[in-house]
Amino acid sequence: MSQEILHYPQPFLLECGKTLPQLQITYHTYGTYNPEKNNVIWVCHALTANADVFDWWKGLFGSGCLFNPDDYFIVCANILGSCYGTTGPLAENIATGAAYFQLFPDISIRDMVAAHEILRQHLGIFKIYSLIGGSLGGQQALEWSIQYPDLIENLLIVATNASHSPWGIAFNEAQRMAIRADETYNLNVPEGGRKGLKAARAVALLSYRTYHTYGRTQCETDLNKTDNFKASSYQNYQGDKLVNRFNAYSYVSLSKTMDSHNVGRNQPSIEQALQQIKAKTLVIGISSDLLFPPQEQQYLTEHIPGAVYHEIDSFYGHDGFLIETEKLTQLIETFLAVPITPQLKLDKMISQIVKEEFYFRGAFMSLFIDIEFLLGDTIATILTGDNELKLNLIEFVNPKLMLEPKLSLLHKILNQKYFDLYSKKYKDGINELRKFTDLRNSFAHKRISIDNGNKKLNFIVMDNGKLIDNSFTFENLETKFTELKALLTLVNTLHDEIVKSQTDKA
Ligand SMILES: CC(=O)SCCNC(=O)CCNC(=O)[C@H](O)C(C)(C)COP(=O)(O)OP(=O)(O)OC[C@H]1O[C@@H](n2cnc3c(N)ncnc32)[C@H](O)[C@@H]1OP(=O)(O)O
Ligand SMILES: N[C@@H](CCO)C(=O)O
Repeated sequence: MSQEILHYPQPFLLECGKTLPQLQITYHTYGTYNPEKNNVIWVCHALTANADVFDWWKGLFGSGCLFNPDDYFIVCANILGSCYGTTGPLAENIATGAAYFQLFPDISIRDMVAAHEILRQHLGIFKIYSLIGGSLGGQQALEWSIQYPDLIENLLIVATNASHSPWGIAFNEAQRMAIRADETYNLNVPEGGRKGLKAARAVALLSYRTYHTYGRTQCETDLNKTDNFKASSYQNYQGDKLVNRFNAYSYVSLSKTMDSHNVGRNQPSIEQALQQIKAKTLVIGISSDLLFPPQEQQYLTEHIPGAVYHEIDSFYGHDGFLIETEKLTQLIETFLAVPITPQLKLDKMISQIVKEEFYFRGAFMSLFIDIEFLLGDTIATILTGDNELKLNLIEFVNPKLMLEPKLSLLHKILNQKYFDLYSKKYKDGINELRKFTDLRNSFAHKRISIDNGNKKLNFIVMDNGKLIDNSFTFENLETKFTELKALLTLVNTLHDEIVKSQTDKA
């Protein structure tokens, strides 16, 4: 690991029109480039973290973890406006010779991305294999992927959104009100606003955790207690903990960048901004997130071409994105193992790519998305022989992406009965499928090998004991179609069973 500081001695123009006369960026790197220089993982951190991702995202980052320094060159930069070594409100304002404090100009997520860009160029990085960020980190990752669509191969975003919600802004404003109510904030000294910051963190905690998290960790056993509750002590403790490592001026500045985050700013629309993303995208929501609720990530998934959505069933609320590292590892590892190019996802109905390996696990919704991957590739393989047509159905799950032509192609491939079953489910069913999220993680996965003599395909297929429990060997095209149809029937049967069990439960 190495911590470095990049001094950028030139004026840095901010989105607000003001300029910082120079910039300092503190960053950490771990590991080294591989010879092809295609192993870069770039981490965008959230509100109060720092560049030492191995410290705050343990379990996902570190030796022996998915993102480890033996395999990857990992970069994480402290964000603009923060207080861990990158230019922020406590930096010297050359005009006054003192720190900026409240005079620090308004910054934005786009300014943070511009600072990341300066560092990227300094490091000579031409391709980011995976760009990852949660919360405010995800907001940066999204903006970066929109502005530089060819730079990023995989975009991994967790508990984030396309534009900050009124609810989120209101939470932030309540926190800033607490800070401004502390008169010492106006003293413009490094310790200014500490009491306000403490209260702000306590408010923020309410949006990072849930009723149930407090219920489990702060529950009282003494029936006769009337004061000095654990929950009160917890709020105070957490407030102090932040005050001891952060400052009120950075906090206000960064919380405002979250408020103004909107990928649609100066774009035709939010949707069109998201459609510019070319990276293969994994969007992860946290089921109990009150601050960035899963519907915000579902919205992202609907508008980022080919994006795949998974929801982590977590008890921890928004901060689950920092805590659920085992589940994140599983989802990300699985996702990265599926070699789909952005080109394919975006607009290629006829794919030139035949993939070798697919992994399936996770939510019921993902089952269907993943089955699409399976079928897409299976069909592509089937048609690789005499017929040069290669069809991939990955985009099939996204009705916006040329569904009709795909349906018509599929129609030619499958007989009427299966076509009807299939098309109905995907024409009408995407949102419906999303209701079954509570079935996530109820499926194990299983490896399946398909060998048609010319090509061997290995799959790991969802397996709840019903779906698929044997290996196929395809002798010829006809057998393949038979098996494919059988698979569709199984998928449909499973779907119906789950719908029924949901209806029974309701
Ligand atoms: C320089 C640096 O410090 S690096 C920056 C570190 N932080 C970040 O990067 C931001 C991202 N990380 C986080 O936000 C957090 O660390 C999280 C979300 C991952 C975990 O949050 P935590 O606060 O560790 O967990 P949790 O909410 O369970 O609180 C546990 C803490 O509260 C204390 N606590 C729990 N109940 C009470 C109570 N009733 N009264 C007082 N203290 C309590 C625990 O003793 C524990 O203290 P510790 O942090 O000193 O070990
Ligand atoms: N706990 C995180 C939450 C912000 O999303 C932080 O302090 O950075």
